[in-house]
Amino acid sequence: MSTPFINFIDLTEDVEVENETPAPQTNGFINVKSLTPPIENPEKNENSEKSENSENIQPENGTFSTNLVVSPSLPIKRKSSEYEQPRASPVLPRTPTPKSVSVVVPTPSLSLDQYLKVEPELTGLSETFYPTKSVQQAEVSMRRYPRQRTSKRSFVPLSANLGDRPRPEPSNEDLETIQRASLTRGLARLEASGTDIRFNIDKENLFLLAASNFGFIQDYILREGVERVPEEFNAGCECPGGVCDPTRCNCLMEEEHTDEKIVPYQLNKRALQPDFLGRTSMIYECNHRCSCQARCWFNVTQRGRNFQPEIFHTGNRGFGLRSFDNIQVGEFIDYYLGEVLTQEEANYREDDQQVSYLFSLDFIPEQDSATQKDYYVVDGRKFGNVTRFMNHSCNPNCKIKPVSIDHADDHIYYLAFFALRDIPAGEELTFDYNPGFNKKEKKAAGAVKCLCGDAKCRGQLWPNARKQQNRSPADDSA
Ligand SMILES: C[S@@+](CC[C@H](N)C(=O)[O-])C[C@H]1O[C@@H](n2cnc3c(N)ncnc32)[C@H](O)[C@@H]1O
Repeated sequence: MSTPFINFIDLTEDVEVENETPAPQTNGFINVKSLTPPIENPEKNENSEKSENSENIQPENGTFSTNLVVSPSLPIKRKSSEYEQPRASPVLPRTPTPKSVSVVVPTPSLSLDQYLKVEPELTGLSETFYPTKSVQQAEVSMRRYPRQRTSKRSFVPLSANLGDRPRPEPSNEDLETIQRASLTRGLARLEASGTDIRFNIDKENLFLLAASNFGFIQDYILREGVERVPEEFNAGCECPGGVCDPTRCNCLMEEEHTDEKIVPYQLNKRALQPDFLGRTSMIYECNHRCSCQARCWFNVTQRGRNFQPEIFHTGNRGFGLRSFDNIQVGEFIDYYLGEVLTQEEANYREDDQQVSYLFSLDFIPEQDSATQKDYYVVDGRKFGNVTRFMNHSCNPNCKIKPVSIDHADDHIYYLAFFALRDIPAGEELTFDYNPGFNKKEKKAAGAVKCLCGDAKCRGQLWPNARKQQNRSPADDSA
């Protein structure tokens, strides 16, 4: 409902109005007029005040000059003389008809009065009865939202009364048709995006199962609670001439005890330095804020992979990844992509996953234990790229390395795979899921059995999933 406007007209100018009792208007504008004659001389005017409320007052020529316009709901603006006590008036000649008039302030009608006293309307969305914001904020702070959203629909009872009618179960043929349609759509999207990925689908039904619930992505998907460092905190180098100088580029880290720059890549080879493969350091690449931009030879992973990948079925370890081309030692394979989650959400998802696709982003350069606990996790189960199909081997041919592009962001960086040795076309690409494995460790109860088949196989993939590694002694004694 709109608030009625109240016009307060300026009183300094005389305005001619019709000779009729001013009435409140009902179109939302309320003009209530107090009429006094034009002041010809002070005496005359005084006379007019004395005749206030006189019923005999008639306009002479049908027009009055308005000196005052007031609102019924606002304090009436009167001349100070109007508040004076009536004085004993001398007898005045009645001709000509005096031009004085009384102040006419019409009382608003009952209906208008109600209209003016409008209470704020209460609706079903009123914060008084449904405090949405506070409830939602509380739920988010209690981390309830993600759980509720991911609840299994099939476990939620139907509220509709279906009577005794049995719910039709989809047949295997129906499911296969749905999966096939989904896979066909997914592959068509991939093809349209110009991908070079090949699928060796000899176990078509299994592949349908895996691929129908998976989407290929080009970059991380950040989920609730995950934030990048704001753009303004990131910086680039200012190497002159468009190509970085490895002795001076600001993007490169320095060795701990010397001023020497750590150069991760071989010049013009798009491959890691052989000695860098054995290091645990983060790789810092140039980025779009650097003066060198795309031509820089430090931008290796950002230019993408250099071979044609194939997803195939391994037989005993689900799907795996291999290459149609030979790969050289140090060559970039691809990033491990997926949804980036908070640890809490990752723990929750891990309970739900039999096969793990979770990867912690816990390579924090500064060894501050407080910061180390505060890391994100990448989940490649539903969204990812070809590396999501890479299996574990106790004698792997690839290695994962952290790559930083936004240097100010210690928490969101890329996990990049590089070839540990020359890999001939067709050989499965693998990496060690648990590189920190201590050979003296006993096989953990519940550990996933390793089927890599290597002569030096350790017998297990990882102790028992990612969460186990984060357990405190207190958890174990509980
Ligand atoms: C990141 S996925 C790899 C792709 C997976 N094979 C698929 O079909 O989607 C990791 C899972 O693959 C299986 N896996 C990988 N390497 C394995 C190995 N050496 N032995 C047994 N299972 C393995 C495990 O089930 C593990 O949880």
